[in-house]
Formats: sequence, structure tokens, C-alpha cells
Amino acid sequence: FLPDPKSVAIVGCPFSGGQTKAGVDKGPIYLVEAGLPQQLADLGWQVQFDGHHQFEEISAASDPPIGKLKNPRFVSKVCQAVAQVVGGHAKKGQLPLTLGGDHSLAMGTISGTLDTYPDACLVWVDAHADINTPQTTDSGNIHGMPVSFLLGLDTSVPEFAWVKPNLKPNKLVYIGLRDIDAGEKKILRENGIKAFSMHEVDKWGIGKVVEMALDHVNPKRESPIHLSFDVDALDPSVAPSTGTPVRGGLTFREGHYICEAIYETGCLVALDIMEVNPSLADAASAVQTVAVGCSLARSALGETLL
Ligand SMILES: N[C@@H](CSCCS(N)(=O)=O)C(=O)O
Ligand SMILES: [Mn+2]
Ligand SMILES: [Mn+2]
Ligand SMILES: [Mn+2]
Repeated sequence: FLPDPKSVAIVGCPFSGGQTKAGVDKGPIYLVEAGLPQQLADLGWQVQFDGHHQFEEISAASDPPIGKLKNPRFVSKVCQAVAQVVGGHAKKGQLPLTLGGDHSLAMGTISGTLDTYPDACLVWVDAHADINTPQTTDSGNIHGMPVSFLLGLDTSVPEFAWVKPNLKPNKLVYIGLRDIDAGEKKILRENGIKAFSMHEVDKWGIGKVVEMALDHVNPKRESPIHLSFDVDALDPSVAPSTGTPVRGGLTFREGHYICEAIYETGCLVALDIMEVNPSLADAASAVQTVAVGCSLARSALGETLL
């Protein structure tokens, strides 16, 4: 799907409004500082990085909660801007690599991808389903909700009316789930959404899980793939510096295998590396988590072990 020479546009999104822990907005800055642009150039990609996006703040005073939703206007505005940026790069035949920032940004990135590639499928790698609606959420943190908006499950909040319900349940598949709210489990069942939890990873092994996941959403490997990778899908021993760590996650290799296997399909058109929060742990843990984020991106963009 991507014309030669392969070109990647790094979309740095220092944004934390989808959740309440400070520091995740520093994720993109640390990932770029760790040398990711040059690492991708060394893989043979043309790399465009025009600096991190400066999102104009909407003050808390002018962005009171809507129901339980926190920072709704700020999140909506930022995601709308991200959709335009990601869609713009995709339309130019570039691969948008969005660096978060919290996972609410995926409302923007995937909107941008689906605008450009209506037939795209979505591989969501995460400990969480991020599919709460304004009615089912407990936390009100919108980073736990992007998928519900992309599916159009709830249209009650006018601020998010811009999100077109272009994601179809049969084009979405999860890998790595292990911390799903009751309301989300009901939504997954009712919508027949395919999910490979850590139970399936243990049962089948990551190779078979990725094959089954792609067979479900992309059986002939003919659809473009958007990979949205939340680093908390990895075990906290591998990626400790993230906002919602959950025990029993993917190993370093399982996470990288997913990226390598998706690159091998030749279908990848967009990638998100989300929820790196360098401020949450000690310096060594932050460095480790940032390095894993860079490494995952390299694997998804063609780095191989041999
Ligand atoms: N399900 C919980 C946690 S959601 C965690 C969001 S993320 N993007 O996976 O870190 C909620 O809705 O707040
Ligand atoms: Mn997530
Ligand atoms: Mn998560
Ligand atoms: Mn998280």
C-alpha cells in the first residue's frame, strides 16, 4: 500500500488529557530523544519529523466534565487535529507513526487512517480494550474509551460527533487483553468482537494467535493494517513506565513478534506507540520503557533479527 521509497511521518503527540497521571505527554519527547528518527532512517525509511505537535490547551475551567468524561473538549479537539495530520500523511503515501501520549489519541489516528483507507483493519495490542462508552466508564478517563467512539457505539456526546463510525466490529481484533471492565466484556460479546487475551496467548502461543487474529480481520492479507500498540500490553517487568500496568503481560519477544509478523504482511499503513510515561518510575525503568517503545517501532517497520 505504501509507495517506494517507503516514507514514515513521525507524529509526536505530547498529550495526557485522556487520563489523569502526569508525564505521559513526555513520552514522544523521550522516544525522539532516544534516537528513533535516526533508527528508522538506518532501516532505509525516509523520515519526516516536523517537531512535536503543540496542542493549544483548553483550561479545566472551560472544560468541565460532561457526565463522567474528563477534559472532553480538550480530548476531542486534540484528536480532531490528530485525525487531520495522520490522514494528511497517509494520503501522501506516508506511514504515520504516532507517538503518544495517552491512548485517547487513537480516536484521531484511526479516524485519519479510515478516512484514507476505508478498508483498513485494526490490530489493537493492549492489556485493556479501551472500549468503554460514556455510560459504562467508571473512571471517566477517555483513554479507556477510544474504540467505542470509533465503532459509533454511543452518539450522546455532541463534542465527539465528528468521529465517524467507520470502524466495523469485524475489522477489529485485540491481542494481550487481561484487564477488562464488566461493561466492556458485555460490549465485546454483544458486538462479536474478536479478542485474543493472555489466556489465548498462553494456550496457542503468539505465532498462532497473530495468524488467527489476521485471519479474522484480514484473511487474504489484502486490507491495510493499522497497528495501535499500547505499551502496557507488555508485562510490567518489560515496560514498567506506563499509566495502567497489569501483571501477566506479553514478554519482550511476544510484543516484538507481533510487530515483526505484521510488518511481514506488507499491509501495515499506520502505527501508534502509546502510553509511554517516563515520569512514572525510576530513571532506569523510564529508559527501559522508552527503549522498548523504540524497539517495537523498529520491528513494525522492518527491523529483523537476522
Ligand atoms: N478500563 C479502565 C482502564 S482503561 C486503560 C486505558 S489504556 N489506554 O489502555 O491505558 C478505564 O476505563 O478507566
Ligand atoms: Mn490502551
Ligand atoms: Mn492499556
Ligand atoms: Mn495504560
